[in-house]
Amino acid sequence: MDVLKLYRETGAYLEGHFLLRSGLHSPKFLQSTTLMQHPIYAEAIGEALGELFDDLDLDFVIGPAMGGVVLAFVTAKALGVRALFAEKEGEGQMGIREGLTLHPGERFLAVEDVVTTGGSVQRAIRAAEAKGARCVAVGAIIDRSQGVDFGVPFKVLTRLEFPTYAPEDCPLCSQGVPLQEV
Ligand SMILES: O=P(O)(O)OC[C@H]1O[C@H](OP(=O)(O)OP(=O)(O)O)[C@H](O)[C@@H]1O
Ligand SMILES: O=C(O)c1cc(=O)[nH]c(=O)[nH]1
Ligand SMILES: [Mg+2]
Repeated sequence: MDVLKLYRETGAYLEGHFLLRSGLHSPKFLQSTTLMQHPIYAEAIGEALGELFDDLDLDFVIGPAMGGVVLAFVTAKALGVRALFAEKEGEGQMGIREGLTLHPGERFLAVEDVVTTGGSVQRAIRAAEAKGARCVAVGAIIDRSQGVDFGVPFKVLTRLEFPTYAPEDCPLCSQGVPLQEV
């Protein structure tokens, strides 16, 4: 599956000067919400991601909101397991809302639309592990990180080398290009 083509064709591949979740800056941004609003593409992505993990004995898939909600759903549907999500809960934390059931000892796959530092998916993993479940693998549509280690297998549909800059070293800031918060 040519994932980048899908981002491009749906208008989800953005170029400019962006503030990322981690505080880093980048000239590239993949707006997964724009792509995932198309159920036919979302479902195809869930099936492709699910295939990478169909040898695991999973109880559920979880993703960090918002980007991970639809992705967890379509991947879980492809794998025939439950779909959960973790929500932002104040600075640097995520939690699992009342009503989403999760039992100690359950095995889960954590999914993320785009991994830059891996911080967001890591927070979702911690939220589920705090309730006694165990992360056995991590999956993503796009890995644009410099390399992250989750301590479990990490499989993705596409790896991309996109530049990221600390704000103080950002050439786009030096050129006066307006920073976009997306
Ligand atoms: O690997 P990281 O450095 O954590 O960055 C990637 C995260 O940033 C985006 O989420 P964001 O919270 O910005 O938006 P969302 O609520 O639409 O998911 C994206 O969906 C990833 O979750
Ligand atoms: O690092 C991020 O925040 C990020 C990068 C990206 O390409 N897309 C996205 O949704 N978030
Ligand atoms: Mg997100």
